[in-house]
Amino acid sequence: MTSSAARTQPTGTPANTGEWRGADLGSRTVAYDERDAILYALAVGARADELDLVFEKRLRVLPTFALTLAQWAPDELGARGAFDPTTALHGSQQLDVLAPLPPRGEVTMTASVGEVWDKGSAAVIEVVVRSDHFVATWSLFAPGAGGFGGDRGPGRPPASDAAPTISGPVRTTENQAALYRLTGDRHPIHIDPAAAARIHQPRPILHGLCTLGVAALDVARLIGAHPADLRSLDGRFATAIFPGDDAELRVFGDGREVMFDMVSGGNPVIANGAAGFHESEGRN
Ligand SMILES: C/C=C/C(=O)SCCNC(=O)CCNC(=O)[C@H](O)C(C)(C)COP(=O)(O)OP(=O)(O)OC[C@H]1O[C@@H](n2cnc3c(N)ncnc32)[C@H](O)[C@@H]1OP(=O)(O)O
Repeated sequence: MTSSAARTQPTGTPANTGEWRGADLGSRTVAYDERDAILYALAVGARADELDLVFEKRLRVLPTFALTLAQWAPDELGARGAFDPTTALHGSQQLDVLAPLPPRGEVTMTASVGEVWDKGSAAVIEVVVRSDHFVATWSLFAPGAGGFGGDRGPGRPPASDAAPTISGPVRTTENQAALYRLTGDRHPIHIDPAAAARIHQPRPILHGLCTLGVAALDVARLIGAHPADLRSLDGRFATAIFPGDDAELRVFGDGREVMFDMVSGGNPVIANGAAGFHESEGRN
């Protein structure tokens, strides 16, 4: 994967986190090929027998791969000093798919800061990335960056107490974060025990986007949709999960628009999940 930037230089460092609202993060063109898309699919749990996810001659690119192409945007905001990248956590993620990603190509994206919510002891900062293929919104939870007198924003939506329509086990692997980081997110909390300790975790944690990618793939498997037919995805990272942990994925609803959550060791890992799929174009 290669990228070229057309950066917008910041016009000065905002005095508080709230003043980052609406900031332009510039644009970037990222080129990728089949190898990048296959590595991503393997890193979120695609099997060797799912040929249209892992074999270049039949490849359909997982739509969540877009999130690796757009990772530069939250990284850029951290590099500009809006939050402390050593303590911030990925709070939630949305993805709206506008067009399928080809097996290889270039995607040009623009990014900006969306809402910035003041949670008192923390700030929640949105980063919105737009392209012809997708719109992706990061929600970053930044401890210590709140208290600037801003709006608190929406509260946490209630968890459903309904019984799932269908559920199934999720098996992460010990090597999953080590593999996933090769798709582009090299944040040390996912590999370095010392960096994990700085965010009060006993060992490196799985990337939120890896967990969400695993969930999207497994929701598709559970409801019989093709994972490459994903058209919308949303989820809140409620508790960290460690590589190798097992979890349960619970799906609520019928058809191609469902709600879901993921639970591990009695803790919510992904809460308030939602996924929508197109009617399947079928396997290649
Ligand atoms: C660079 C890192 C990349 C990664 O991939 S990190 C790995 C993936 N992410 C995680 O593992 C994070 C897991 N989640 C957590 O650890 C916790 O969960 C949080 C630290 C994010 C928050 O927990 P707590 O500090 O106990 O805060 P609270 O009391 O739950 O919430 C305080 C306010 O913040 C809002 N909030 C909490 N989580 C989120 C979120 N995920 N997205 C948006 N807002 C959030 C709530 O609603 C509430 O606000 P209201 O009082 O107004 O209701």
